[in-house]
Amino acid sequence: MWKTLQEYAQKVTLEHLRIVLWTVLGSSVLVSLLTSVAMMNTTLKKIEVYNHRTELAHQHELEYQRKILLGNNGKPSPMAAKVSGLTPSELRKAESPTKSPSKPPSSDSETNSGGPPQTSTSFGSPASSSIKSPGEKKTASTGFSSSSSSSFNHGSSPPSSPWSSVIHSSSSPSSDTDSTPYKPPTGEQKERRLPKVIIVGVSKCGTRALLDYLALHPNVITANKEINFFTNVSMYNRGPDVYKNSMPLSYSDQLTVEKSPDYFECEMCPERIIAIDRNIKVLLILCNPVDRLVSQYMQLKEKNDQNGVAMAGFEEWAVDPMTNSVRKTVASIRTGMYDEYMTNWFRFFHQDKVHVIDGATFIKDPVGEMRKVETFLEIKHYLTSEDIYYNATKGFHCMYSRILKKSHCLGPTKGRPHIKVLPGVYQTLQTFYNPHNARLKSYFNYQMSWV
Ligand SMILES: Nc1ncnc2c1ncn2[C@@H]1O[C@H](COP(=O)(O)OS(=O)(=O)O)[C@@H](OP(=O)(O)O)[C@H]1O
Repeated sequence: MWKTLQEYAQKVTLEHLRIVLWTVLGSSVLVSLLTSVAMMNTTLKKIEVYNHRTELAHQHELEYQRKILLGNNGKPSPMAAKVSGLTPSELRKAESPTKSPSKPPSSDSETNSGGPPQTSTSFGSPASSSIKSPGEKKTASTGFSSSSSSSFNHGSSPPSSPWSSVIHSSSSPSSDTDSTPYKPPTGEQKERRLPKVIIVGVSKCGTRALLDYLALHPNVITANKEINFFTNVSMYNRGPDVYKNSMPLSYSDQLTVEKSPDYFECEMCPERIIAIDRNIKVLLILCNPVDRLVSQYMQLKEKNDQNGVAMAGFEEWAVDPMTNSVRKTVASIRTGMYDEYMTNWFRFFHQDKVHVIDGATFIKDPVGEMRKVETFLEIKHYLTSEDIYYNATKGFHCMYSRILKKSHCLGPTKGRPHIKVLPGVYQTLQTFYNPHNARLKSYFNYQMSWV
């Protein structure tokens, strides 16, 4: 009996063990199966998300390439293939999904009441001031007034100028110069129009001279003040009519031009500008960023001196003497990193809508550079050395208005004497800007004389 019981207990234990073993085995198989299924699910989900992201990234990339590489006319630019490495068919592919319809013709209205011959709005009124940043003065006198500016006589001889040879190199008007006096379109009245051209920067590189030279052209009307519509949030939010109403009166065959150099560094500006007019043209003048920085420093220093505020010397202001590193946090220093801002502009503007001027060449040969600007703006070749002539007293070119028969130089805040920067600090700054300068050529194909 005892033996039978023992045998039974053994059997039960063995059986029990077998069941337990099978259960454990079965459960682990089940658990691993479930884990595998769960893992597969996660992997599938990850693949799905990745695919979605890749697709989005691809779409974004295509859109980006379309914006940077294709103009408003949708044609691939010569730069396009170079920068993108895309084949022509890929470029067309990039173009197709979001190509927008072309803008209807300008709605410039013409009325029948006649009007006086046009003179530039830059004439006769001094430019107003606009504050760029704390402590920084931004004034310009562009008036053809009876003040000191008109005391520069047209035709002052430039015997001592090192630039004499260059200055007169473009003085003889070429055969395609059309100097016929301006006649407004018959029966038309002047009205305010949105700008067709904006000088977007760079500050301290000659933007005022560029605007005022343009104002000498009969087919150009300039807004004398820096409007800053696209950087002024409250103004911008009130809509384009506010912008238009800030513009001077013009005839329909005249281009309205405004200059606001603060646009250059404003991230939202390119997009905002083309949202107002996708055919708008942009002028950008670039100069050696170190020289630009010195010019900006001179302006700041003058302002601070006037307010009795002491300012560090240029060297210390620009470069940390302890580490010999350039003070990248100074906004004026970042302004000279042109390539970074230009990348943003070319996300929205095709290169054929942007004309870049070499600031150094512009100082030496403004007539030659203005001729290129006229070509870019598709206005007649009008400006000659009669309109823009070198003035030895000023040390810069001045202007003669054929209409007003008056001469005018930019005011004392333009063409200030510069301090002599310590060569080591100048070199440190130059080295800092070198890679940025090099990208002007390698990214955008602009060869500047100062690079
Ligand atoms: N014709 C003429 N007259 C005077 N100055 C001339 C001229 N052409 C170019 N420049 C250069 O323009 C520099 C001022 O640049 P901006 O007009 O862009 O300055 S601002 O941003 O509007 O304050 C100015 O810089 P500074 O010399 O430091 O004053 C000049 O280098």
